[in-house]
Amino acid sequence: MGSVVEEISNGGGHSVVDVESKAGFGGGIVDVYGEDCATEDQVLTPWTASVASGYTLLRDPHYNKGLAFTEKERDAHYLRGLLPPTVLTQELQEKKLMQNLRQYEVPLHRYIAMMDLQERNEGLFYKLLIDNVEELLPVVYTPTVGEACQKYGSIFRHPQGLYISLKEKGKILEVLKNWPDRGIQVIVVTDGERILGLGDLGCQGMGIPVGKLSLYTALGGVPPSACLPITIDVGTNNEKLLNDEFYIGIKQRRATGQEYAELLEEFMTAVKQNYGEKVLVQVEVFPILHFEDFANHNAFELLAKYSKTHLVFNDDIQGTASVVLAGLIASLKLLGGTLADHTFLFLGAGEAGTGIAELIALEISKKTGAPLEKARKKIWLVDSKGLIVKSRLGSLQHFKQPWAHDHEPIKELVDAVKKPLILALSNPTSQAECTAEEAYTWTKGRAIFGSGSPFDPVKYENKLLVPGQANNAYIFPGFGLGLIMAGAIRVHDDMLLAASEALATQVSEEHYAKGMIYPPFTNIRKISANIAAKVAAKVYELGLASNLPRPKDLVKYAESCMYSPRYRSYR
Ligand SMILES: O=C([O-])CC(=O)C(=O)O
Ligand SMILES: [Mg+2]
Repeated sequence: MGSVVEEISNGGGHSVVDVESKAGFGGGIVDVYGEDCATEDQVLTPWTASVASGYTLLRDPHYNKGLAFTEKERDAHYLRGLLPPTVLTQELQEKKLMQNLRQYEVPLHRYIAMMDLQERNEGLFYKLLIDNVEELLPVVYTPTVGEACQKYGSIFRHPQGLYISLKEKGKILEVLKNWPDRGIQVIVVTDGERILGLGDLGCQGMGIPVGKLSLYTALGGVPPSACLPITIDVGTNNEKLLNDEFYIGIKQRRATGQEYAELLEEFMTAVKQNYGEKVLVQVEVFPILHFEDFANHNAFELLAKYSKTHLVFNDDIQGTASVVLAGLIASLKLLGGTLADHTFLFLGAGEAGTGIAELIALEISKKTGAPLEKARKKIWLVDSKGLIVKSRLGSLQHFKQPWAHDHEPIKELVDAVKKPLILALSNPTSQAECTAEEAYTWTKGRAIFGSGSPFDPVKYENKLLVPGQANNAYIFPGFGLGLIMAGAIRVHDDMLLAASEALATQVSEEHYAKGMIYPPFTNIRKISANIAAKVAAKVYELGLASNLPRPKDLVKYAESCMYSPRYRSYR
């Protein structure tokens, strides 16, 4: 990539992308419908665009405002009589919906109500989510989204996202062209094999890309029309689903090996063909391909393979690593010392465990100048067969091998546990390694605790201890915004380090006093703007940016790019 990168970073003079007016937001893709590049053998979808009015306007979630259409708009857009006479403000609509939501006692009912709102009135859905983020995150995201995926078939109402199954083999490019929005900036894709800590949910994993993308918009400000959720359905090995009459996916056991690899390859190629945009002779930009909840045996391989040719990001490996590293950097204020002074022990050596370990080692190596190999020695991993040590090397999967150290005295590990920073990261709440209360009780209130799904504050001996939510949601929305702002052409680990450091600096003295190592989600849009700015700065520094010239104030620029859910006036 070297020479290409050089050309972009040093070529400010002959840049073809005007960052202030375009920056990847709101257009800029010239051949919107792919007509220019369509050839005899390449099919094209005959799209038409027309002005929505009347009944159609009310049924279009992107433009619908429900009772908030003004008198003037009702006249101009043939809405008279289609709505009851009252006109409500968006604020009043929000108040009403929050009251309704709070009446549902079953979390899944809240989830369904939120999904219905998203399908009915997108602006209002995002207004609710942004203004009530702490309350609604557990509804549209972990833990409730886990249950929603388990029951996705029976609660299915409106199709969301794009389904690419083995039936579409050979036709994936055509399927991509069926999606109505053209200016896609982020694709979240899953194959449903490892949904949170719940295992193989096959095609019903769709709830995850849908949920993650709603956070890209609400937390990171990426416009909803730039987001595309995709589920790749290669079957499922979940017997319960295979025998479920309401299962929405193809009823066969998972395709593996060459059949799987070929479908993925076709998909990755089609994404480039459909969304690739040449910005310089040798440089092509395309959407972020965010991989989510693939099983270990595919996740590492896909990331390694496609990170050379696509803008790929694996949230379970890289996003988790970045959010945990941020928590560790912040916790040094409470624990003392530098990262290199500590020994780390992780229970679990899958995508999260090894991803985190690698990023910590990288940060230690950068900060101390020690070789990566040496930095890795500070980190120990435990998998289902026990501590990962040299003597097990022959039977270890390749992604665990860098962590097979000579077995050192057990005492050191115990030391590591004595200063208890406890991160119970598995999702949803039912899969957490321990609860906040257990962590505080076992350690007599000394633990600094963080978890993947949220826990309520705990009162321990008259002190209110606030558990942190060590969830990727702190990182991926801002990280994605940063990549988009800069028009990044590849993801680099240094961008993850930049995101971790940016998040850690958002923890204030007031938070530390409560034992918090993550800032509250209430300020997440400001936090995301800061993360985006630091990530974008790194993209420019590494010469991996295609949006040139670089805006001067990246935080301001990030804020100015962010989607706002307020209603627009229609003429
Ligand atoms: O979705 C979440 O809350 C975090 C995550 O990526 C996972 O647990 O797989
Ligand atoms: Mg995940």
